Amino acid sequence: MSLFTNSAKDSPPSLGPSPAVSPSPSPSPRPNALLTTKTLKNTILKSHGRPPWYGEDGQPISQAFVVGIAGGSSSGKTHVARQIVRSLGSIPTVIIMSQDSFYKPHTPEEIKLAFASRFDFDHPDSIDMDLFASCLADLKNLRQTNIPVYSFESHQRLEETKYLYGATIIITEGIMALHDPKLRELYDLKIFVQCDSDFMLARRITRDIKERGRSVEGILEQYLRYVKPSYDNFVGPSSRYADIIVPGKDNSVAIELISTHIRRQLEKRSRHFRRKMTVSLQRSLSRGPPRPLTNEELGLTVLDQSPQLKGIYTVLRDVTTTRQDFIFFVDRLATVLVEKAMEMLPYRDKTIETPVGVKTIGKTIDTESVCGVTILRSGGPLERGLQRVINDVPIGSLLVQSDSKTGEPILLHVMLPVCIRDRRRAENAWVFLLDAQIGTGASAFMAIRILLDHGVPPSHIIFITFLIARSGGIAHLRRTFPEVTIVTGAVDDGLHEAWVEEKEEERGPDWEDEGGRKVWVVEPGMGQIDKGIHKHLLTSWVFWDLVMIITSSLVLRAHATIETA
Ligand SMILES: Nc1ncnc2c1ncn2[C@@H]1O[C@H](COP(=O)(O)OP(=O)(O)O)[C@@H](O)[C@H]1O
Ligand SMILES: O=c1ccn([C@@H]2O[C@H](COP(=O)(O)O)[C@@H](O)[C@H]2O)c(=O)[nH]1
Repeated sequence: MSLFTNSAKDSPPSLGPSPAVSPSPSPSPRPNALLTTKTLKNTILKSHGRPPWYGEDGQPISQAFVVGIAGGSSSGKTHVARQIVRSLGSIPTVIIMSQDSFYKPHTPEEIKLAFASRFDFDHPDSIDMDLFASCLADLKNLRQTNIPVYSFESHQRLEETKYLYGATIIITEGIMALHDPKLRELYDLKIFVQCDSDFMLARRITRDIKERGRSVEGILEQYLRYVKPSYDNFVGPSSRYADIIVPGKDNSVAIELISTHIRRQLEKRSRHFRRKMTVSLQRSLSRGPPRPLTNEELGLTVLDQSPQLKGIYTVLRDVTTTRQDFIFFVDRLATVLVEKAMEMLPYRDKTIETPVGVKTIGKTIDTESVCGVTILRSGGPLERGLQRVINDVPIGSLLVQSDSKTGEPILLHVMLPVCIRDRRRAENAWVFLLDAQIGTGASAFMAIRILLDHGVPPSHIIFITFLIARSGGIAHLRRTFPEVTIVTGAVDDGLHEAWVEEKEEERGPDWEDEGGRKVWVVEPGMGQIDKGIHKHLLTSWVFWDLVMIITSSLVLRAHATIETA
């Protein structure tokens, strides 16, 4: 449904042969129109890209910031959550998660009682607190999670789940959000929305008639029998755990204070990251290693340097190569690299019978699932190579871009194949991670970390790339993730920072007035370089990546606008 959320029932990303049909970040179709209102309420996501939340050792340096909002039914919890997001302005990704999603599954008898307003949804036992706490703990600890989807119209938990990943801030709201100690332990900030009971009842009547298909009689019966007693016994008393009490109306001052507090906390964390990682990476790159490390020392799997392979690279490095030849040879090389990477998969014996009736023992891939993840913008040709070698392979994508001011890699888009969106499946999957080259290693670092967050074992990650800069971030990458296999066709010695001179009409959004755009250039490098721009890359597969970026930024912009449910 958004950059970082998807129903686990989504169809796998498109497997078509051309990048024109690459996995799209567009919203997945909603399986049930009745869900729309609640889905929008439960999970609102706002994103301006996510900075890394791990240090140079590859380990997380901070957790997501978690806010818990409790209060009576219709006190304005959701409203407060949304206003906080609005007031935060330009901040990294936020997930709003509603406790409503965690109502326990109901038996047919319980559903009958619910339709007769005779079921107690307001007792703490009606909510699956353990599941709620474990999903919240996953998100807080920067792992993905799959939350249940609940339908108020049918009073039932649905079969599907919603995939969530990547939030820097999680705001969770619900009548019992402060009741359970397991939940309270996870919050960095606890809020209680205090509202006059007449207001709450009036709002509830309006909402339940409009959005939940109820009658006034039913609403009042449920209110007097369950909602009011529960407020008096459980919800109201939980206000003593709150750090801040927010009024249920005219609360803009309180919301401004809360968002200022959250912004300060986030600033502290981001300074922490810059000090720990970006600076040291840049410093070590500018100094370079004491002596160039060999391919063996770097633990790389490099294609056999046959005259044929060298011939392919010669064409790709030659400034006079035509666009058509470049695309042809890059496609050819992608296939060779993927074939090499296929040797890293586990295989087991398989007995078959030949057409002449003879039994023989062969080999077959021995794993539950294999998929690819392309690092946009330039993993495209490798994606085609993978599709040529494994029929129907699911392929996802990540968009990582360097922040032009801080140098930090920023995660802008995540669309992972279904087989790694669920932790249990991810633990048994093998993933081909695809990117054209490893220079500073910042994108590779972030992409590997994302796969680890999802539970993919490092030994099941096979990074495939055309080119590696020996003096770049590769040594650091290998030290940090020694179990990840890296397959390449060439290792070049040079890596330096350069300014790209662009014509006025070519200037992108990250253009800096004082002197252009900074890029890292591998030398001798691959692809024709025309005034600092990889001409072929820009004119061939990157076209499709640009389509992805534009689509992603549209989705980003859509999420910068708070959805109204
Ligand atoms: N501060 C507020 N000012 C105006 N309307 C509000 C305010 N807070 C809530 N509402 C309205 O009250 C209704 C219930 O609010 P909601 O946030 O959905 O309650 P809850 O999540 O606590 O059940 C909604 O229609 C919402 O627009
Ligand atoms: O199937 C259900 C589940 C819950 N309820 C009522 O919902 C409110 C909690 O939701 P808010 O958005 O916080 O108001 C709770 O008071 C339950 O009574 C329901 O009616 N049917």
